[in-house]
Amino acid sequence: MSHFSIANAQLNFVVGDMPGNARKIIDAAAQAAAQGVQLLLTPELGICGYAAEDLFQRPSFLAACDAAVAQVVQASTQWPDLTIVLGHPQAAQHAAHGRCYNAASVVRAGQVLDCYRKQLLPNYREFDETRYFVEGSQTCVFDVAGSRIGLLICEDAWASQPARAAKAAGAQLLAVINASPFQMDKPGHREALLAERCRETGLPLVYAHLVGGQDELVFDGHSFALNADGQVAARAPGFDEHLLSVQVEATATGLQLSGPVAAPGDTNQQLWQALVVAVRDYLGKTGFPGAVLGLSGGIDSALVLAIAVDALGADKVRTVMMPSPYTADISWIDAREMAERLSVAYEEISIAPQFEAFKAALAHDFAGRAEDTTEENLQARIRGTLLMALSNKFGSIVLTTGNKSEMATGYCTLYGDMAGGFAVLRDVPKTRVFELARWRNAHDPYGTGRNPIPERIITRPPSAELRPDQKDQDSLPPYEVLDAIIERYMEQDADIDSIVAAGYPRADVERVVRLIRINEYKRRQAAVGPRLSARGFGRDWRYPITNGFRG
Ligand SMILES: Nc1ncnc2c1ncn2[C@@H]1O[C@H](COP(=O)(O)OP(=O)(O)OC[C@H]2O[C@@H]([n+]3cccc(C(=O)O)c3)[C@H](O)[C@@H]2O)[C@@H](O)[C@H]1O
Ligand SMILES: Nc1ncnc2c1ncn2[C@@H]1O[C@H](COP(=O)(O)OP(=O)(O)OP(=O)(O)O)[C@@H](O)[C@H]1O
Ligand SMILES: NC(=O)CC[C@H](N)C(=O)O
Repeated sequence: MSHFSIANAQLNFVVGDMPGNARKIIDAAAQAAAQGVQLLLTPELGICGYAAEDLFQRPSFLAACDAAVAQVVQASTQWPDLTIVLGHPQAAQHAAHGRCYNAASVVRAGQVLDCYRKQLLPNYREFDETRYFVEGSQTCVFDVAGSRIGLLICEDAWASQPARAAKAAGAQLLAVINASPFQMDKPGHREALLAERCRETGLPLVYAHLVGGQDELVFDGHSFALNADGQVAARAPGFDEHLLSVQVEATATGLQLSGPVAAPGDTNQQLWQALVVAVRDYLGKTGFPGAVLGLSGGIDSALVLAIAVDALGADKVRTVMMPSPYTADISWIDAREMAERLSVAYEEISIAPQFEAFKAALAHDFAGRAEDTTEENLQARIRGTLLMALSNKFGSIVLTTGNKSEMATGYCTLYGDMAGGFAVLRDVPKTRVFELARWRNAHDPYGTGRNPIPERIITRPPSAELRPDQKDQDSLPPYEVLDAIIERYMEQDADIDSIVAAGYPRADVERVVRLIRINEYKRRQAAVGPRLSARGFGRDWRYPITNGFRG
């Protein structure tokens, strides 16, 4: 016997667009009501979007959030049988430093029936919640169609106590609203962790999640429902808006959930989708009409181009090949071939005249000095200047192509190849760049065609082509070694001795750790880009530039 049904609204909000976000929730409510649903769950802080940062400290921002909540409460009079849970900030009178509550209101038929305040505030890694919020202390259990629903907000469900308290207060089902940023393999980890809550409490659980890109954060969706034994009862697809319908039946042993179960996709598919959503939402939400990038015939710009086309469509992406005297013929051939395969605009602008002009201007000062990285960087800066000019004239954003291995070691030129607005591969190590290129050639997740990347771009040795016969591996350890050291030092906080003990040459480890330390200043000046790993060089990496620590 079907008892009642829940709609889990996986929505993509715009931070700070309270009227638009309220409208999205109202539209989802209309759709849920039309399907005869009794309970609609929407994501954490949906009214303002997640990671509103210091906006939370502005009284006028909180007032605008209150007005948007009132908009939803008013609209709810249309569907008197539908209970809506919506997340929003709520002013906390007398709280120090302008902090507020991270709250969720339970709304039905024009009334706010209850208001829950998040009890556990994450303040690690990318989270800053104690900067903005005051902890709540009360359990919230409300009634839907005669069943008792215990409400929790995201981090609350990562520990045992709040769920246990909800059960003790009579909850028969846990409803968790969330904003849990994506990182590699997190969707599976999240389900496993929430399944523990089910087994601990003996209760089924519905997990309503956010989707979309917000600056460096990506939210993957993958909302789900679990039965009391922790088994998946329903799952939404990832990386897109979706209304997941969950049926609730009363049985002798408690409430039993069921619904459609979407496959979550493998690691590379999830990473690809996360990169695509990050690019699409950064441009879409900040209002850029398209993107421009330097196409070198190398693997990094090739991968960024394939991501950009999947995210924006070929007609929104423009490529420029800017050969110098050191550019190999195969670089031209492969760049042209790739642009043709993807049907994107492609042009060639030689940088030889500008390079000669800069060298002539500096000839007097540089007399008697050998050519070195100065001249290499000049080429990168000429390209950066040309791309930024195209951006200024046509409004497209410049996508930078540097990967995580380069961001770690400073193997990139300030105001050169670092010039641009969104650093797509900023958290993708070079070894993963190769893996994703091969994965994308074999798969076509957005219907833009298989094999976008010519094979030779993947197989030739990477080179910055800034001097004759240059290869990346002349100045860096092999990428497998480099990336493993970066991951251990940077993502896992391992020290030099333990990385050496794990089998890496001491000289390489010391060199890479030193490069990571001395290049902090470059990362502070780099464009923002999506976080995909356990730790990216962004909100979750706050190292001093002036730093005497050598450990
Ligand atoms: N602590 C600090 N705080 C603030 N600024 C600091 C600084 N230390 C140096 N600087 C400044 O930074 C300058 C050095 O930085 P920068 O001008 O970027 O140049 P730099 O790091 O010396 O050279 C760029 C390196 O990246 C390689 N590269 C470039 C382009 C593309 C690729 C690729 O394969 O993708 C590789 C290139 O081969 C070279 O090894 C110094 O001259 C100084 O002005
Ligand atoms: N000849 C070129 N024409 C257009 N853009 C270029 C050219 N050379 C370099 N760039 C731009 O500068 C970025 C850094 O290029 P570089 O060749 O120095 O190193 P890379 O990290 O190996 O990148 P890639 O694998 O894309 O070549 C490129 O990804 C590209 O956007
Ligand atoms: N918004 C939150 O409370 C998120 C914290 C949680 N641990 C997560 O990453 O899912």
